[in-house]
Amino acid sequence: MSHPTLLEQLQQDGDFLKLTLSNPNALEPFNFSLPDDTIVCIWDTGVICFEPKQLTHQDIVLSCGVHGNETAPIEICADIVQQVLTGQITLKHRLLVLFGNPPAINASKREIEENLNRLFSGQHNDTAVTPSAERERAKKLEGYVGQFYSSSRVTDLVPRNRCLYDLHTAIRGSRFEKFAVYPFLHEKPWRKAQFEFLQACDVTTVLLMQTPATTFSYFASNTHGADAFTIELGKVKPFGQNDMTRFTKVCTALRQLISHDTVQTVAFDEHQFQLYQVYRAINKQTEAFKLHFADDVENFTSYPVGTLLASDGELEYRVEQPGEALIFPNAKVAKGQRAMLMVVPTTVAGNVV
Ligand SMILES: O=C(O)CCC(=O)N[C@@H](CCC(=O)O)C(=O)O
Ligand SMILES: [Zn+2]
Repeated sequence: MSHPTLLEQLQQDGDFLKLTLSNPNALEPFNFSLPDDTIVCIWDTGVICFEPKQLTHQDIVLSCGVHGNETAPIEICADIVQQVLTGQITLKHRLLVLFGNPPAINASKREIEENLNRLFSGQHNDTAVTPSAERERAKKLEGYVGQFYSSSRVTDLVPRNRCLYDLHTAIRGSRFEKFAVYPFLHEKPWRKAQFEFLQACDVTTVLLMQTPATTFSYFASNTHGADAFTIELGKVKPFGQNDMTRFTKVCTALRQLISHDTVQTVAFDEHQFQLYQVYRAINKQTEAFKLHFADDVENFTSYPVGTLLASDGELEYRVEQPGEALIFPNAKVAKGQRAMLMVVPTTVAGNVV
């Protein structure tokens, strides 16, 4: 017991978020057991791993706070961790919960030095770039996910199901309040069971990516073969201002996921979903990059062909396709980074198992 007071406090109140935010830069690892013999391992600040006593076949990662001001997912994960620690939820599966960027959560900012969600799949190693707290954290988070997926007990059941749900909220409102980004699968089929789980989470709008990315969800999918998603649950709000009733379905589905053999779902029917693919990514090239629509224009808004959407010095970006819709517009990103995606409706076209 290297941290009796921290340990005692955590055992008493189950408030792992409080422990994380009062030690935002690091936390010495420590372990303890719950009354049902689940082993709880704190690996670092914002990193808590649960190993149930019984044999398991699922390795579940829930992450939040990769962007520090996206508070609803942080509250959802903090509640789940607290309920596990206080015995209100009994786990069926192995679980790793990650609070991505604690200093940014404390600062109520998306990022401190740079966007953590652009630094995965080794992007943090770029030696041409000045080191940052986010680069260090991305490297550690990659390590923790790898350690989690590779450390199931030899006696545990195989094959294992690996998943990672990286929970976010978006800067803007959205025509479809909740939506998911399904990382590029390199031509492998999409998974019906995952669409069914998303629907149980109240998420029926899915953006099917067609290229690799440096996001956390693509890293888990591509490096570890996990069913991984970025899930946008609504619009960014400060702590205390989230209408938690908007998250009832996702909270129920996540609780079922970790504590039951199966989640209550309905059979996949593509017609129940709004599926999109990327038509083009618009990257910010100069500091002159400017959006030509208002801040309250929602994600998935479409304009007539020819409408001026953005300019970047001399360059103009206009709507090229009927039905082209904008998503994640942000003029404040660093130069070279994605400032907006233009998406078009698509189908899974039978490539689903
Ligand atoms: O609302 C916005 O502009 C950004 C919301 C957000 O953080 N989205 C993620 C999506 C990640 C992905 O493409 O999988 C991000 O931009 O990192
Ligand atoms: Zn985010």
